[in-house]
Amino acid sequence: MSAELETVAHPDKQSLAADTADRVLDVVVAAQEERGEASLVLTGGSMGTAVLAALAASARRDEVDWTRVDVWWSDERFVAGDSADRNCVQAVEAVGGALDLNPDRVHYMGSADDFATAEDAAFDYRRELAAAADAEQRTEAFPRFDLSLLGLGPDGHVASLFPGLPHVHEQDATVLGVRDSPKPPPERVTMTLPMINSAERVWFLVAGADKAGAVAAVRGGAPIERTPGAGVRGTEETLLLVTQDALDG
Ligand SMILES: O=C(O)[C@H](O)[C@@H](O)[C@H](O)[C@H](O)COP(=O)(O)O
Repeated sequence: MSAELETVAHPDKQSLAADTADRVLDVVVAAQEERGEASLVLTGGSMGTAVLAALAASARRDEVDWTRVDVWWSDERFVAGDSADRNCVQAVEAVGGALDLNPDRVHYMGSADDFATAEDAAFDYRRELAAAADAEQRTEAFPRFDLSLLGLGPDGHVASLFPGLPHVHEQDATVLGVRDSPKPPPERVTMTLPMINSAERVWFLVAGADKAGAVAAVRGGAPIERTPGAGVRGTEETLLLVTQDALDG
């Protein structure tokens, strides 16, 4: 099952971040009402971070039992664990301790402190995802994800799946190491499209006129080797949450 792409435009970054934070809260509250748990996949980038900051500042944040939320990442830069380049370090800073997350349920991708190569860190995350899927008695190596937030690069990259690199075609492994990212740092760890697309909802967060080409390519269904973001679909919902200038150019 895969959901058609729907576009929602906002006048500016602030309203995009605030509206997305509200939507995230709606999803998490509904998931917890249904089964007591929720699971989010986070992304890096300025919009992903802005949404986390808006969540942390939201007057509604206590509607959620954050101790019962699993947090994963769709990609990570393979650098030192405390590097400000890490998506998770930026996320922790944006949240600033405002959400009472259970450390056992925050699933960081491995860093260069823990693993010799990005491939080793990818292998470890694959194992962690598979163990979570197993514990949930899922039939595949995909745990349940209520929502995955994703950025979109001006080149059409999504997570660390870059145009012209082979990772976008991976069908078997859920997570891969990347050694030659065109955007620094070169070494990264990334979920693959089958893993990303197993989420019930996938929301792109895209702001700025420099993203208009990538947004048009995603909306127009460009080939994934040129625009990896065009291969992304949630099973129930795929939203392109954008600023108006990212639509207009
Ligand atoms: O790992 C990275 O290099 C970034 O995290 C990158 O993938 C980012 O998510 C997108 O480029 C969107 O970024 P913005 O939201 O800042 O435009």
